[in-house]
This record gives sequence, C-alpha cells and structure tokens, in this order.
Amino acid sequence: MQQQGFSIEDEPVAGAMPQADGERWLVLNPTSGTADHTEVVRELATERGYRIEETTGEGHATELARDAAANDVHLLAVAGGDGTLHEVVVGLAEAEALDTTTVAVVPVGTENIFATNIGIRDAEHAFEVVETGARRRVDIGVADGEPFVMSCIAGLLADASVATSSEQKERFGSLAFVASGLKQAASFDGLHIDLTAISDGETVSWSGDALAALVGNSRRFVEEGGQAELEDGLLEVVVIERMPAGDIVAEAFAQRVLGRTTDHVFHTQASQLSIRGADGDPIDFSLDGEPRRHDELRLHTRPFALRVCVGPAYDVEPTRS
Ligand SMILES: Nc1ncnc2c1ncn2[C@@H]1O[C@H](COP(=O)(O)OP(=O)(O)OP(=O)(O)O)[C@@H](O)[C@H]1O
Repeated sequence: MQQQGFSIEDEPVAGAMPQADGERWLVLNPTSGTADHTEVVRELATERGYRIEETTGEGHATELARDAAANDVHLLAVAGGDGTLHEVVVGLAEAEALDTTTVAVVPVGTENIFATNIGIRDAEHAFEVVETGARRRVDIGVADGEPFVMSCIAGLLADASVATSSEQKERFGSLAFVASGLKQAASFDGLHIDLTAISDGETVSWSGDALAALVGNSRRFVEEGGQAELEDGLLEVVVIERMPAGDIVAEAFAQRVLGRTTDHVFHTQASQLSIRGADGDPIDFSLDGEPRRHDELRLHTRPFALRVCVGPAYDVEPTRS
C-alpha cells in the first residue's frame, strides 16, 4: 500500500553519504542474551567512532534514547535484544525524534526477532550494514499510546513462547507455540475476548474463547510465520480459538505442511483494532516481550514511522514473493 506523504524511494542508501549521520551513539545493554558481547561490541563501535552509553537497568535505554534525541543524534545504534530496542523506540517516540533518527539494531539479545526480520545477522553485520546497507522507513504499532516494533500477544502464547525454540517459532508461526505447549493448552482456561478490527475499510469482529490473540507488526503468525510486511501500514491479527488438544496438532500440521490458515484460526490485517475482556477482567499482554495489563487495549499502526538500517535479506514484500 502506498502511503501519502512518504516516498520510500527517497530514502538515502547508507554508504552514499554516511558522514551525513553526524554524531553516532550506541546504547549498549551489557546484560542482554548471554551477556558476553560487551567487549566485542565496544570494539566494533569504538573503531567506527560511536559514543557508547551502557544501560544500568530497566527503562534506562528509554532515557538514553531521549538524551540522544536532545543531543541531535541522527544515527542511534542499539545493542541488546528486542526488549532494549523496545525501550529505545519508546524514548525516541517520547522525544518526537523517530522521524529524524535512524536506528541500527545490533542483535545481542536472546531472541532478536526484530533484527532477524530486518535481515541483520549478528553484531558485526549490524555495524557493516550501517555503512553499506539500505535504510528504510518501517511501520510501528502503537498499543494504548506505547509504541511496539514486533508484536503484542495475549493468552497462552505469551507464556508458551518462552518454552519454544526461536527457530521453530520463526518457521512454523503461531500454532507451533501451542503445539509445543499442548499440556498447557489443555489446561488453559481461555481468554474471553471481544476483538474489533478495521480491515480494508470494513469493521470485522471476533468474540469468544481464545487460546491466544496475536498482533504482529514485524512478525507473521500464520502459515509459516517469519517476517511480516513492514511497510504496508497494517498489523497482522490472529486469534486462535480455544479447541481440544488433538485439533491443535491437526491445525498446526495443516498450517505448516499445507501452508494455509484453518477453521479455528481467525486471521485479518488491520490498521486499527481493540481487544477487551468480554467478562470485564483485565488481560495480560506481552508487548515486544514486556508484560502489560489492560482492561481494553486499542492498537493502531504508525506507517513508516521508524527509520532502520536493513540487511540484504530484508524483504519489502515477504508475503508476495
Ligand atoms: N545493566 C542492566 N542490568 C540489568 N538489567 C538491565 C540492564 N540494562 C538493561 N536491563 C534490562 O534488560 C532488559 C532487556 O533485555 P533484552 O531484551 O535486551 O535482552 P534479552 O531478553 O536477552 O533479548 P530478547 O528480548 O531479544 O529475547 C530490559 O528489561 C532492561 O530492564
């Protein structure tokens, strides 16, 4: 979808004018992942003239991103996992600096799902891509005012995701989580939700008992999973209906092997939506992996809001190729 007011083609390609970045900062979380990356990342960043700021605890990356914005930094690298990236994007949004800052994601976390989805392989590759790779404006999601880059998940999968290997998640999409957590699925009470989404100008809704509700910005939760389209102004919305354990296996198989969505899976794409507990109870969400609780959550996209350095494997139209 072509959005008004932006032209993707106008985005500069790094390497053509890297000096135009001015001062470069690196926000470095020393505790992400296996916590053994600090020395290597410091070396890579120092060689390239970055000012390095280490985080000291929760929320600090948000503060540092705000500081970077206040110092007119236009190239901000983030060494951490998805949680650190989330904090940085929140800080840039608060400082209203998303539009003027290019973010370079340096994946040293546990999952690094966003980095994988924009084609960044590892720390060294990330620094290389700043110099030689393309830069794109990609969509972000907003959940009750809080930006997110990856996903917003409620229900079984918010917990089960911890127990599933990231390779499996990337390849098999949402039902892989459920299939791998069958015991939990069998005992899971279900989420009683009302979901309303605006999809292609139409209002669509889903009400009932769900195993999970998944909203992906950079993540795709149906069929084979993997990278969602990040430049379409839309969120991927998937609700997995509560169903007997045997059916979950059959559905996961159909999705994986046949590459299709199935009866118990509601799937749509939406520019905005709301999810609320049907019985008035608050719902626990995982927003980019961070726990949040809401009575009613309103989500929408900010198309092309985040400027990122992307690797060659980044696919502008992953579901059409
Ligand atoms: N110096 C620090 N000491 C302890 N915790 C920190 C420090 N700096 C940041 N944090 C915490 O680290 C968390 C973010 O971790 P991050 O997401 O980067 O790594 P991860 O969980 O290993 O990776 P992923 O999210 O990709 O699975 C934040 O919740 C933040 O509070």
